[in-house]
Amino acid sequence: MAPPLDPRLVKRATATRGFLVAVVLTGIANACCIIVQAWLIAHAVAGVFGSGSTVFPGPLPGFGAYLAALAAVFVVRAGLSWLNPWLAHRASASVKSQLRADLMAARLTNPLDASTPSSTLIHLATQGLDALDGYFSKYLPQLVMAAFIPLLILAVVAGQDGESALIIAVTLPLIPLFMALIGITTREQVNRRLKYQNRLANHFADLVTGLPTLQVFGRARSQLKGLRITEQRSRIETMKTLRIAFLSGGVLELLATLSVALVAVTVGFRVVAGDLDLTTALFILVLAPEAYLPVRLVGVHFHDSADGTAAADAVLRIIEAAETPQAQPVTPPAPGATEIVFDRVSVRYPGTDRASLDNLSFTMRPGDVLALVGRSGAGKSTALNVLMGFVRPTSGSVRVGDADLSEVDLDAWRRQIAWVGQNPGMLRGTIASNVLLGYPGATKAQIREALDRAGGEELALDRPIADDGEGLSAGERRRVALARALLRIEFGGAQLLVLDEPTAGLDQATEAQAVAAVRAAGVGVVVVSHREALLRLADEMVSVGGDREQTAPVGGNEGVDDGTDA
Ligand SMILES: Nc1ncnc2c1ncn2[C@@H]1O[C@H](COP(=O)(O)OP(=O)(O)OP(=O)(O)O)[C@@H](O)[C@H]1O
Repeated sequence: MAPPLDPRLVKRATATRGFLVAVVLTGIANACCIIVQAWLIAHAVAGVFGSGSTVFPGPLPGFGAYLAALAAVFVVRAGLSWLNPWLAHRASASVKSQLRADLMAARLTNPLDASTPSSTLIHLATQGLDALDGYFSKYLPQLVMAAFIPLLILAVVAGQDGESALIIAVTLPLIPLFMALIGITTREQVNRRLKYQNRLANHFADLVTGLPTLQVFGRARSQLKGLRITEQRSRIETMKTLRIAFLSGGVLELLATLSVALVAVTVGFRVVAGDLDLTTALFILVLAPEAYLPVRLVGVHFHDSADGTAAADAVLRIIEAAETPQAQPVTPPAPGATEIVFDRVSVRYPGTDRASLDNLSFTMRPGDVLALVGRSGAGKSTALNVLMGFVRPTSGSVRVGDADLSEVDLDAWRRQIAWVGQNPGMLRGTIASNVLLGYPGATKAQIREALDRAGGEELALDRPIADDGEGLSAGERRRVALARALLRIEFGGAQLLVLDEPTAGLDQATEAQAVAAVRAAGVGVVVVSHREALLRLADEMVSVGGDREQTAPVGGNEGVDDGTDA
């Protein structure tokens, strides 16, 4: 079972520490208020019945004075009840934003990590972490109060009546014991529920992405059945969790009620027998339930927080997995002035039993245009991902100058690279804002010029782009991505252009423009393409997968003179 307070959360989310100190202080203040409140109630009631007091003996003030003091205690308790959630929500907001930032940073270091699907990541970063609100605003403050209030009350009761203190001391630990037993069952159930919720999110995301395909093949409606099954499974697991929550709440409530009844019955008999005065008995009777309440509420709020802690646990695992300790990252050499050597590089993706890239070796001289060719699935894109440090070779090595790529500061290495991927990523905004990603300081004129060079003269800068590039054709996306890369080379200081099928889907005239722009970029280029126009630029061709027969250009431009110098 996970500890009530995850040490990784305290270590990583600094806001947690200040919050814990504040919660401890308010917890102690609350405990003092409860004791004073019980003392005032006991004296006020006993005063009405004219009983003498052995609790804090002294002259009894009037009933009105007790009421005024009680009102003051209520005001202080109300203030504390307001302060706690206020502090909790501030801490929770800060912890969530820190975890989200760390999660994104973890994904950025390894954007191709297939172990966490993007829809799971989205669920964790949004609703998943939002569930931490319950943890911070309810569970954690209650946990701290449960640690202080019962002990303080026990000490005060022990000072008044040893017998009652003994009953409380024996019965009180039963509640955390039962809670621990319930917690073990709940933790497994909550993780199972999170798993099914993630599965539902992934299923839904897949369906939405593949909807046009499913529609064309007439399979859209039949998918509803699968979705219904996943949704039903998620609902069943949610109901199971709720059932455990209600049942465990009932068990703890019963235990606390029986314990208080035990104290009340013994105290009552002793008052009747004259062994205990009324004020002391009332004082103990008012205090006893308050000793059990905080511990019992921990059990209740545990269920409110369980979803949040399960999500935080999943997020922390992803963050920690991405933190591969790199002793002292070496400053990478400038790719424009150094050789890049692939030495028998092989890659086997986790969970697969065959190499996706097998024994690739080549040496690229600075400033060269190197083309990677080979059949589909031979591992060309994988080789580019290795070059950019997104994928680590399973065997073999990549050397950049005197350094091994695995030892260099990858952020610094990537800052020197401009990239056009096979499916270039686009963000919601405009064409201009997407080109600007290449060099955020570029002016409108510079963006326009880069787009024109990339063959996108007709693309208006202020044309809106929806989520994930919706609204742009595949060819338009590639031209926007190429313009972005050109801007990065010209103004951002990138010295290596990495291209993965940048001209696929372009007509001959537009392709010729894009090819001319690549040639004019004046930096080293590593290109994956099946298109003759681009391959003609190459100083060297490297066959990936060893299948030379398939390396001949297969695009729509075979034999076509695209107007570029070979
Ligand atoms: N994240 C991944 N996990 C598991 N296997 C993968 C992953 N990415 C790629 N592969 C597999 O690795 C092999 C090489 O893929 P890669 O994309 O590098 O090929 P490619 O030569 O670029 O193909 P294409 O010309 O069709 O784009 C393929 O069989 C692919 O299915």
